[in-house]
Amino acid sequence: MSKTHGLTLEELQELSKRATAAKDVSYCPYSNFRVGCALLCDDGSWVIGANVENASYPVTICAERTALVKAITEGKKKFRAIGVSTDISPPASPCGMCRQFIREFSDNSVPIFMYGKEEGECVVRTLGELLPMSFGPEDLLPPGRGARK
Ligand SMILES: O=c1ccn([C@H]2C[C@H](O)[C@@H](CO)O2)c(=O)[nH]1
Ligand SMILES: [Zn+2]
Repeated sequence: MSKTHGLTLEELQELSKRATAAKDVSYCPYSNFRVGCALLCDDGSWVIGANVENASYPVTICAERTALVKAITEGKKKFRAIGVSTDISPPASPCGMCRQFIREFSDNSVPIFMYGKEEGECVVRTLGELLPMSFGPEDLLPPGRGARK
């Protein structure tokens, strides 16, 4: 797959714009580490999320899982691309818990675009590259069950 992973130039720009803008709705008074996430759903629609922290620190929800939970509960369970934006360079990548959470709803080929502090800075990896030899729904469920079928 080419560098664009099947996204049009317009979709690529939109992914970056939405993931970056999503940082504005981050609730992160404890870490001041803003994370924004944008999902390009397979129906062409978009869902965003941001990290939401808690005084009991481990209760915090990452941006990626916020976005995915919003999408799933809006009936969107398949994704063409995931964008994650942070204010550091090189860009941060999704934590282990988020990688596994994404795995439930994506196969290994889904591209994860990571945006950093510098203008135009972008690192892209597939989920399979970030989470090799992973355990997924098809390992437990008979065909026809689960989100991706
Ligand atoms: O994949 C990740 C990793 C961390 N964070 C958030 C959680 C916390 O609010 C802050 C610092 O870890 O970044 C995310 O949103 N996504
Ligand atoms: Zn995470």
